[in-house]
Amino acid sequence: MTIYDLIIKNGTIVTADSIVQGDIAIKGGKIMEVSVDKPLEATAEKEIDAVGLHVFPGVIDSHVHFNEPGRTEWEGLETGSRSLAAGGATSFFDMPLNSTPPTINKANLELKRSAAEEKSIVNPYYWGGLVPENLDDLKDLHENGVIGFKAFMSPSGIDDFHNVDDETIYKGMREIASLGSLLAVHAESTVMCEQLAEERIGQGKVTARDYVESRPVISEIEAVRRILSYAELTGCKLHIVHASSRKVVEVINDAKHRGVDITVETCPHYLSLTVKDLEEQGVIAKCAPPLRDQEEVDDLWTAVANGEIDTIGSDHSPAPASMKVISDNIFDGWGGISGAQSMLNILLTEGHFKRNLPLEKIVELTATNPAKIFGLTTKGKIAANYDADLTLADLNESFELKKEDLFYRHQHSPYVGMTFKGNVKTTIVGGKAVFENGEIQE
Ligand SMILES: NC(=O)N[C@H]1NC(=O)NC1=O
Ligand SMILES: [Zn+2]
Ligand SMILES: [Zn+2]
Repeated sequence: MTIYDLIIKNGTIVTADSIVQGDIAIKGGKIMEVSVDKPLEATAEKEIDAVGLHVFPGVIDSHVHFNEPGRTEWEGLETGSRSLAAGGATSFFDMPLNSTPPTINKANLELKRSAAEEKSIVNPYYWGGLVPENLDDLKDLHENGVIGFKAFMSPSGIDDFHNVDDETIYKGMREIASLGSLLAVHAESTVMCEQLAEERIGQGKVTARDYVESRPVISEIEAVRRILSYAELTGCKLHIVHASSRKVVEVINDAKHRGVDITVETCPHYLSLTVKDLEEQGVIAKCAPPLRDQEEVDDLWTAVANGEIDTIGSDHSPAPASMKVISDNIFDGWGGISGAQSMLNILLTEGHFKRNLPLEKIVELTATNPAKIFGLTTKGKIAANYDADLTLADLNESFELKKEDLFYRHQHSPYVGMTFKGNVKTTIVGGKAVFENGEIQE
C-alpha cells in the first residue's frame, strides 16, 4: 500500500468545474490522487480530517505590492506572505514597484528573488516593470522568469517607477509581443487625472467625493482604448488591472470579441466598498482608480457573474499608518488598500453568500484563471500531478475582522470591523501546512 505524506480526508473539494466529496493524497509536494465519493485505500504520515470543510485550490494573488527590498518599513515579504497564508493564498505575483530598487532589470529582479526565497512562506512570482528607461532590459527580465510586465499609464506615486509615454508603450509592446509575454496595465489617463485634480485642489475642493471625481471612469476608459490601439498594432497580449467599473470591462469585452488578446482584473475593494467608505475611513480606503458608488459595485458583480472578468487580485498596496492618517485633504496620503489577507473572505461573503456567486466561479477567478493566463501549468486545480497548494475553509463559521488578526506589517485595513462568513482554517503550500488554527506554522 502506498504511504503518502498527507491525506486530506472527507473534504468538500471545490474546483472551477465541480464540487465533490473526497480525499486528497499528497506526496513530495504534489497531489497524487483524488478519490471521489469513496475513501482512499492508503495511509499517510499525517491526516487532516476535513469533514465539514471546503477544500479550494490555493488562491493565486496575481497583484500585490510587498515593497521589499528597500521599502520594508511599508510591508515586506515575510509579513506580506504571512498575510496571504492567513487569507488562504498560496502564491503571489509581486508588482515591480514600491520596492526599491524597482524590478526593472535583471539585477533588481535577483535582489527581490533572493529576498523572497529567504522570507516568503508562500510561492513567489515576479512582475517585471516597463518604464521609459528599460526597453533594453525586457528580454533579460523575461529570460529570467518574470511572469509578465507591468506599466503605469498615469503617475505611479513612486519616484523611481515612471509612467509610460506612447512611444514607450509602442516600443515596449512590440518587444513584449516578440518575447511571447504580456503587459499588465494600470490604465488611467494622466491628463484627465492631473487636470481634474489640479482644478479641484486649486479651489480648495479636497473631500473624498472630489478625489473620486478627479479620477472618473472615463479616464480609465480613455487609457484602455488607447492601449488597446497599441495592442491591435503590435499584437501584444494585454491584462488590464483593477478595472473599477463594468463600463471599463465592457470596452475590454468588445475588444475580446474583435479578437484582441486581452484579459481584465478587478479587486475585492471595488466589489465591496464605495465612496461612502472613503468618506468615513479617509485615506485607509483611498486607492486609484478610486472607489465608486453602490450602483457601480452592483454592476461589477454582474460582470463577475457573467464571466466578463478574468481574474481577481487584491492590489495589496500597504503603507505605514503615518501615510494613512485622516486629514482634511484626501489628495494627501498614500493611495493603496491593505487587503491581501481578506480577498477570499470578501468573495465568499459578498459574492457567494450575499449574491449566490457559485464557489466554482471564485476558484476560477482566484486560482484557475491566474494559473492559465500566466502559465503556471501545475497550479490552480485539485487533480493528480498538480502542486499541493490548498486552502481549507469552514464556510459555516463567521467572524468579525479585528486589527489584531491582521498579519500585515501595519495593522490597518478598510475591512476591519466587517463580519465575514467563511473562515480559512488551514493553508497548505507544497503539501505543508503554513497556516493552521489561526497561526503561522514555522
Ligand atoms: N504604487 C501603487 O502601489 N499604486 C497602487 N495603489 C493604488 O491604489 N493603485 C495603484 O495602482
Ligand atoms: Zn495600479
Ligand atoms: Zn497595484
